Amino acid sequence: MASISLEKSKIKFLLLEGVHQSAIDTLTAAGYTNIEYLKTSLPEDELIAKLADAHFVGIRSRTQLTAKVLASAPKLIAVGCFCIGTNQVDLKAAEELGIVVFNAPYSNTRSVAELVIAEAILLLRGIPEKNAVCHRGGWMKSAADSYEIRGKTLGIIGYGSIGTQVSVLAESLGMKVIFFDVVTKLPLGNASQVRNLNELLNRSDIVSLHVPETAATKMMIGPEELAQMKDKAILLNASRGTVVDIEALAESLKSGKLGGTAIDVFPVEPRGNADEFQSPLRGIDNALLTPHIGGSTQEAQENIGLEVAEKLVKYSDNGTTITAVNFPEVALPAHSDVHRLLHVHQNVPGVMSAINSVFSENNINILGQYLQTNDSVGYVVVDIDAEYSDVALQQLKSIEGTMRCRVLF
Ligand SMILES: NC(=O)c1ccc[n+]([C@@H]2O[C@H](COP(=O)([O-])OP(=O)(O)OC[C@H]3O[C@@H](n4cnc5c(N)ncnc54)[C@H](O)[C@@H]3O)[C@@H](O)[C@H]2O)c1
Ligand SMILES: O=C(O)[C@H](O)COP(=O)(O)O
Repeated sequence: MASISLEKSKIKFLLLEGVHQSAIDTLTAAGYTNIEYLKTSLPEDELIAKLADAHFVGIRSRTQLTAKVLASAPKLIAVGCFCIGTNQVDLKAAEELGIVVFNAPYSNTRSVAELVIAEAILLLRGIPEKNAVCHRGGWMKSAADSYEIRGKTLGIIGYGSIGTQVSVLAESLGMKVIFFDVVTKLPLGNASQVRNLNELLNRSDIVSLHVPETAATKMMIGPEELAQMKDKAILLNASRGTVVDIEALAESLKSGKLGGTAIDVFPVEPRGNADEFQSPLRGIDNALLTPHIGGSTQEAQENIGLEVAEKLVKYSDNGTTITAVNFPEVALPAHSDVHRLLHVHQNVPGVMSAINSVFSENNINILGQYLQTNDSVGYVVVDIDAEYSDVALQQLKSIEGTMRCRVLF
């Protein structure tokens, strides 16, 4: 019988944006040695060239996997986002091409929460400005506009994994916490949910954004929302750069309406550390600017490397798609002594019956079958005896509606 399960050494992983060494260690420990590792993201043309023979790609928030890029990657079966956000991937296009996308939804949340709390303390004391003045040889010893964090109201927009951790840490420091979320959420501690964004903006001394990038969050904080904030309030954004109108924010700081800001994410970010960072916030002393490092701690990056690499290994080794963000989720047992066929198809009438006909017409006994679908994609996994997998694979591949089909043994 022909050998049709791809050898591990031939399965290529392209890892971009300097993902942690733990990812490489996890892949190599699982037998995957064909790894190309780059420290930066790539412009579209170079990315397309590198993806030509890649089966897996690992990225962080910078690499743009557009529909065009994904369509130019004929062998790609899965994307690992070594971060939380998946807005940099065209998830629908990936789904329609049968490409599974994974991320690390929790590993860096504590790191972001700690940074946000630190920024709130520094800004309430005017530290970024005082620090800048000292560096220029000045001396700004004064208690004017300097406050403790205790007793102040923190308004959290987006009460998810990060927002809730910020909430707990803030309360432990004596802050009052209110939050706004499109979903009704169980408040932790003494936090309370407000009915609308304006109420949160009107009542908060510090506003912190923790929403994903979506159509609804784009420019969520613009001139009108900034005007709704208390005079001298502070705005923190460690979510996505598209959420805040950065020009309007610069104006609010220059006019003295806002007391300060800490921004970690920007509408346009440099591709790598060698590129120039440009922003209307440059040169404004009470704007604490960080280069998208909310989740960039050793702890977070090591855990993310392990978590996402494990998900890619599981998908490659046995087909499991649990926690995929764009794909039907199937948890699969080990498949020793059998050949496992993985079939990704358009979820349209007739495909499943065509698949089952392959087995009945060839008199192939099904030893295990697992199926999960969503609106547009069906993912069926079939375990059979080794001797039949060659013929079954060829016939499954020719069924109309087939997107991807492979065998594991
Ligand atoms: N700066 C960094 O390095 C860094 C690190 C990690 C995550 N992030 C960003 O932070 C975001 C939040 O992360 P998370 O893990 O807390 O996500 P999450 O999905 O757990 O929480 C997001 C919350 O926002 C709410 N939400 C969605 N749309 C909303 C809207 N229009 N108005 C109000 N609330 C809305 C959701 O209901 C949810 O409760 C990520 O999507 C990512 O973009 C940035
Ligand atoms: O989505 C995330 O987890 C953060 O934005 C971190 O992205 P990064 O891995 O590019 O630092």
